[in-house]
Amino acid sequence: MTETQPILEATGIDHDYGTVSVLQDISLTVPRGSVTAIIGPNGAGKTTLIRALAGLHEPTEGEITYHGPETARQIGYLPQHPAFRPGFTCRETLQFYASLVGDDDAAMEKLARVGLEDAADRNVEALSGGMTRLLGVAQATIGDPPIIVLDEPGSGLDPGMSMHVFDVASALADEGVSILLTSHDLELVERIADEVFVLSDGQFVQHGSTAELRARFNADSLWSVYENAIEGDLDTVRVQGEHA
Ligand SMILES: Nc1ncnc2c1ncn2[C@@H]1O[C@H](COP(=O)(O)OP(=O)(O)OP(=O)(O)O)[C@@H](O)[C@H]1O
Repeated sequence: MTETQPILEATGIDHDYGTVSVLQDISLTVPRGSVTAIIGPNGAGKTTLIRALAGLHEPTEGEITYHGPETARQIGYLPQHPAFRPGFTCRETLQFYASLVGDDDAAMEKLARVGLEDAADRNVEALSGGMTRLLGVAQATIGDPPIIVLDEPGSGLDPGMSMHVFDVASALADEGVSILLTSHDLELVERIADEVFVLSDGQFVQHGSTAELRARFNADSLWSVYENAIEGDLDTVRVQGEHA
């Protein structure tokens, strides 16, 4: 392991669901202490890809290599639809996750970081959708993993909390954590991402820093880059494989 080596490296990733190929020949590296974002239309394959990168399913082909330190928890993960076991409070839920990695005192600090300290004693089934996502973000940071993977961290959050969660991700990157996220909020991605990958129909069609991408397309925003990079109709979900 060297400091210049990326913390995570994926090479030649394919993923098939049955006979349907949804990722084709994806390669990417996740640098240390920075924010890497994957953007792309609905159904492009973002969740499939980051679940593979987070080690939650095996890709059909390709290799994923972790070059980070041997810690109790290597990768924290916020799923697209976080859900928690009913009957426990937010504090108890995080205490449970913290106990798994021997970080027993972390719960309240992690709750406070996402702005949920006032809900510490509320049962998880009594949380709003946005609060559940915030608890999911807090859960992903338990154990201080060197990589945190966030699938649509701002989805369902009000504009202020959405910006707050992105700023938390950015602050974690400043502290040396590698953040990998997907999002449809291109303004917030532009605000914090160091590297952006544009995924379309299971393939990367563009990649670079936001400044490089804007310069490449002579564009004044990431939205304008996105419009140019995604070929075809932006009003229709492109369904990979057979239409069902
Ligand atoms: N378990 C599954 N079985 C079969 N097909 C699946 C499964 N999960 C996802 N797909 C298909 O794989 C493709 C990519 O889905 P995925 O959820 O990775 O896209 P996404 O880019 O994350 O979309 P969104 O932005 O809407 O969340 C879609 O065509 C989807 O229908």
